[in-house]
Amino acid sequence: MRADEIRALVPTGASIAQPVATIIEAVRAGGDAELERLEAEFGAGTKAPFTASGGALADDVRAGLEVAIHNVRAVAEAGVDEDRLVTLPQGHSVKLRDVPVRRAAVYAPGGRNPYPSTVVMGVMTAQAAGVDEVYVVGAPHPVMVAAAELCGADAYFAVTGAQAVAALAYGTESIPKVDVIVGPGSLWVQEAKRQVSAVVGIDGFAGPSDLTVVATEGADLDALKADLAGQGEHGEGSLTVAVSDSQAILDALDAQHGVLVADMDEALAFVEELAPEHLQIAGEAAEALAPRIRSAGCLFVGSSSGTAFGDYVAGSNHVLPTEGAARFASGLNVRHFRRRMAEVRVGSAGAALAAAGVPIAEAEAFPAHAASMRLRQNPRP
Ligand SMILES: N[C@H](CO)Cc1c[nH]c[nH+]1
Repeated sequence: MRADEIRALVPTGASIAQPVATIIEAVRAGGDAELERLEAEFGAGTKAPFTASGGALADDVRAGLEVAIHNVRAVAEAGVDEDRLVTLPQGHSVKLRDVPVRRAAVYAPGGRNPYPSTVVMGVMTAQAAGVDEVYVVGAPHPVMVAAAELCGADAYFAVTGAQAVAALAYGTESIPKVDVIVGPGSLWVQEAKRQVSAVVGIDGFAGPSDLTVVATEGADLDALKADLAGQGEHGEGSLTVAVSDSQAILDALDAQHGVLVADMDEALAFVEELAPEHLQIAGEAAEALAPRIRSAGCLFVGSSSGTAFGDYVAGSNHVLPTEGAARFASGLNVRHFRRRMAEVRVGSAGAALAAAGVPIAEAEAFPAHAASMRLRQNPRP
């Protein structure tokens, strides 16, 4: 099966675009009253199964989350860029400042299974980016609420679905408008994020989970089979693919799709086109292949490196580009919460810059632009 044929099997948000638009408009116009009405009608929150009580975490879960919190923060912090000062030949300077947004929200899915791990991935990355206020939204499952507290999130809003995204994008009486919304969630949540992306930053469209395993001679097939079963656990729409130059290996791995290749060049070409969310490469060819991979959400190298470690505690982020978006998009990282802003100081370089800029403005027939530059030929106080 070709990579594009495999991708065509995954559902998109197109079929629910109209009802999602209706929900967004209702919340934008009606605020909390509409949000409450929609939550009562569609909200998944109160239907979630409760496995913890009173927001308490079992000791081992808390200890695990603390490891995750530390590792996710450490990896995220490594992605923060410094300000850069560029001095230019005309004598002026442009500083490239790297600034965090003020408010961000992490959507943590909790309809089918609660995802405290997603709370960690989102909140710690936003905090590492320097965001002032970080909120979590989603079903108020005690484990997720407790995880949000452990991460030091600023608030937990128990709203769900497209209406939650609309509330965060436009603000309501009780929910502040945010600058960035990230995180996975149902198709409704993702379609809503896509529709509000003109007024708020989003991380991308998170579709069903997928894992591709490239296995060559020497790979631990039992471990890889367990990894494929793990991602298959996400249910409907999740995609598992095995790629190998050995039919015996493909048979042993038993993925949803088995792709027999002649050699590792063909394996690489297939993987680059599929651009999997998770890519595991194992066996004797793994280390040589790793530096040649570009288009994977997260790359796991060697039979020990199971995707489930990345889902929870390795420190890499588990909010990753799906549906082939790894061709152009990155996993959740501090850049989703930070922006670059140039800061310009012309000082005494006005004459030199005007000499270059005025002719361009005149060529564009913008005399007022030209005049504004000419005025600075002599430095101003
Ligand atoms: N595999 C999911 C998407 O990368 C993340 C996750 C959360 N819990 C378990 N797994």
